[in-house]
Amino acid sequence: MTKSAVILFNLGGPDSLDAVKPFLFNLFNDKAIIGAPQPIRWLLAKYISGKRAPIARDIYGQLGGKSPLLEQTEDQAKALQDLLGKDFKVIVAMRYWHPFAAQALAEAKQWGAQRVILLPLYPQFSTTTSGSSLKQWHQLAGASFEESLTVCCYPVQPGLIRAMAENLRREWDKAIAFGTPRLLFSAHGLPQSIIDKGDPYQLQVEQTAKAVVDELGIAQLDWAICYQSRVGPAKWIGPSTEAELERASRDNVPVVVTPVAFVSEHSETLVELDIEYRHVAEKLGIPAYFRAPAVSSHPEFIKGLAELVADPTALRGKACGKICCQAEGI
Ligand SMILES: C=CC1=C(C)c2cc3[nH]c(cc4nc(cc5[nH]c(cc1n2)c(C)c5CCC(=O)O)C(CCC(=O)O)=C4C)c(C)c3C=C
Ligand SMILES: [Fe+2]
Ligand SMILES: [Fe+2]
Repeated sequence: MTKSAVILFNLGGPDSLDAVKPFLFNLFNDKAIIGAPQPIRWLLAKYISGKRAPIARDIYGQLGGKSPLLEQTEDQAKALQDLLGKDFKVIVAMRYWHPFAAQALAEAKQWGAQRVILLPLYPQFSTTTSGSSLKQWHQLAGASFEESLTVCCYPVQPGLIRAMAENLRREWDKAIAFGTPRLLFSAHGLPQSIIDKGDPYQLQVEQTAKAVVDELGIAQLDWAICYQSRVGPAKWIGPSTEAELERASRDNVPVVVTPVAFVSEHSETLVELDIEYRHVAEKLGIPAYFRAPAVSSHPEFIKGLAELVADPTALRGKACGKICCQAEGI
């Protein structure tokens, strides 16, 4: 049997408060995030990471001084490994903090992988996330393996959709006691300029939300998509999650917020959604605020990932109009 390494890509997060600034530097020094040529990008990254570090340290301080993202991703890796069995080895590769892709590559080689399956833990493709991780992997790995297959995106993968719908349904059932709830699909935002260059992320976020709504099958469901986590002064895609909370306040409806582009719990869910936006909702007098958990290691989601590993190209071009499938190196 062919030995296959499954590389799970994610963003990475600081493992201590001292790691916050270098983690942010790595993020802002990525050409996929700031397109300027070197050495301008390096200087910008130094400046922006220095300015952002105190804010980010405060965020990670509220999480006990580190990001839970790696632990969560390792749990997902273990659950997937258990489903796949001994002919597969699931390895985590983070983009901006340890374990980096170089370490994952060394592990895959040491295990004797003949084939690699590249599986970003981002259901929707963006050049800033999956695109950046895949590009770096190809630069590092070259032709190290006999075969390399990429799952570029899976915005409507049935296991993902079922897991999201199930998590949402539980919160919806609680919220209904406060009126007719509005579902808010809150996705990480992106600068408008990146979408204007053809990034399929926003389109795929819309596909995920629509598929979850269909799966829920609630008559006359009130739902909307919004975007959180804006960084910097440039124009980002909208509406913002704050703007949607203001609209819910005006309409006097309870809200159920769900992450739609994050598949694990971390600063953007545990601090931004659970603390900051909850506080905004309370101040605005919204009747009730519920938050559906991320899919994390939900068995349906992990089963969905295993299906993608079994047939990595099954969804190619179906959801993304081939934009991400044709991205460099895929
Ligand atoms: C300024 C540029 C950023 C872009 C573009 C961006 C896109 C993007 N990010 C995620 C997922 C995650 N981002 C996370 C943290 C995070 N993201 C940015 C900036 C951009 N992200 C920063 C500066 C940070 C650090 C935290 C902060 O300072 O607010 C995380 C969480 C990491 C953790 O907590 O461990 C995730 C996950 C997506 C999906 C995305 C575009 C599609
Ligand atoms: Fe794709
Ligand atoms: Fe981000």
